Amino acid sequence: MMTNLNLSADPQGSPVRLIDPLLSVERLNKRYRDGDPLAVEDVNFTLGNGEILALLGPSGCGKTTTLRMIAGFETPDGGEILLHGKRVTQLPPQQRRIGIVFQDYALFPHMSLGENVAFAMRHIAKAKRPAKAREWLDLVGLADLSARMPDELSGGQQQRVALARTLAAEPELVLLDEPFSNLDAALRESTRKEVRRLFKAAGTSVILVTHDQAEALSFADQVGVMHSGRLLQMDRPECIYQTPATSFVAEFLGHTNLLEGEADGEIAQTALGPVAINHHHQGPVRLSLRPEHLSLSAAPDDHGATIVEREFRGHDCYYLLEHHGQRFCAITPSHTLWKIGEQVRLEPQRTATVLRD
Ligand SMILES: Nc1ncnc2c1ncn2[C@@H]1O[C@H](COP(=O)(O)OP(=O)(O)OP(=O)(O)O)[C@@H](O)[C@H]1O
Repeated sequence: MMTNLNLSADPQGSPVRLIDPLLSVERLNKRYRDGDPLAVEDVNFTLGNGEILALLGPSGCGKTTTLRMIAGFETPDGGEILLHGKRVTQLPPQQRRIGIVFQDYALFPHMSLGENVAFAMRHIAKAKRPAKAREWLDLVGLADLSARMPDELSGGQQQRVALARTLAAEPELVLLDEPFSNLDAALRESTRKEVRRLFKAAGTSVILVTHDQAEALSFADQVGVMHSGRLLQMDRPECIYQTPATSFVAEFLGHTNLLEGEADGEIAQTALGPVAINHHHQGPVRLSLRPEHLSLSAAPDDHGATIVEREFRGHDCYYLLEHHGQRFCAITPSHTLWKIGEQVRLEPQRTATVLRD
């Protein structure tokens, strides 16, 4: 079989990906009402078999609308959705073989866990469903509770049943809309790990919608950052974090220093002195430099940066510094600690990323 060459969605032009896409989203547009701004504008991306994508962005940026169009609950005003290269844009949800897990789990309250899961298995003979349901519940570690009712479970357990029910339908693609947000912090992390393991074991493709950057970076193979209806950048977690395309992406993914500079080739002059940059460039540039890429050392004289705030965080320490009237943040290992008011030398240890805007 021939493998298609698919360009990823990164408008910056990220590398060519050799993946036969399960899902292609092409120039998707949605406006809910005349006069409203576009809720989703010109969104393009592809998703490979078994790949996990996180759509990340602030409230109202169009994540859920994108997901609902892929599921078939909303009709796009423009663009196409393709599954295995076949257009499904106008197909009703039940004809798309897509599973969906919402924030509120939506288990049937009058059915036991086993019945909830068996309900999803319309593709299997009725007599075989209870045993198969037990297998799916076993996979999420809840087979022993198969006879229980949903209201006899914790939030995390209900979430796992909802996932077992979704997996039981054997969808090719699962859409998760903030599925962990009702769980407390500790349970959220463990459930997330477990769920990722389950999807990877089943080879299921997944799109997760979240506004939590740590969740997106740890759960997904690809992260797409959305803002005002547009997909600004999509790339592997480590790439999107290390080389954000815009200042919005840089700031949404964590603390960063935005620096103005004057580039001459691979070096830019900035308020921190000369800084190596990741693109050959001439003229004015805006740069992103992560706080963990700055080092602090003893200043030989009084010309260093001044520490104005310090937040001890156990394994590391977050500092806010002032240098020539500008503020910078730095995160350094906590084996060496600096005091508020101390003068230090502030030096970039890694190349800064040139931003598009
Ligand atoms: N049914 C609707 N009718 C009218 N406008 C809507 C509707 N649903 C969403 N919108 C608008 O579309 C835009 C995108 O909303 P959407 O729910 O997709 O964002 P989101 O990124 O998922 O936000 P959140 O994280 O808060 O769920 C918002 O401006 C929202 O107000």
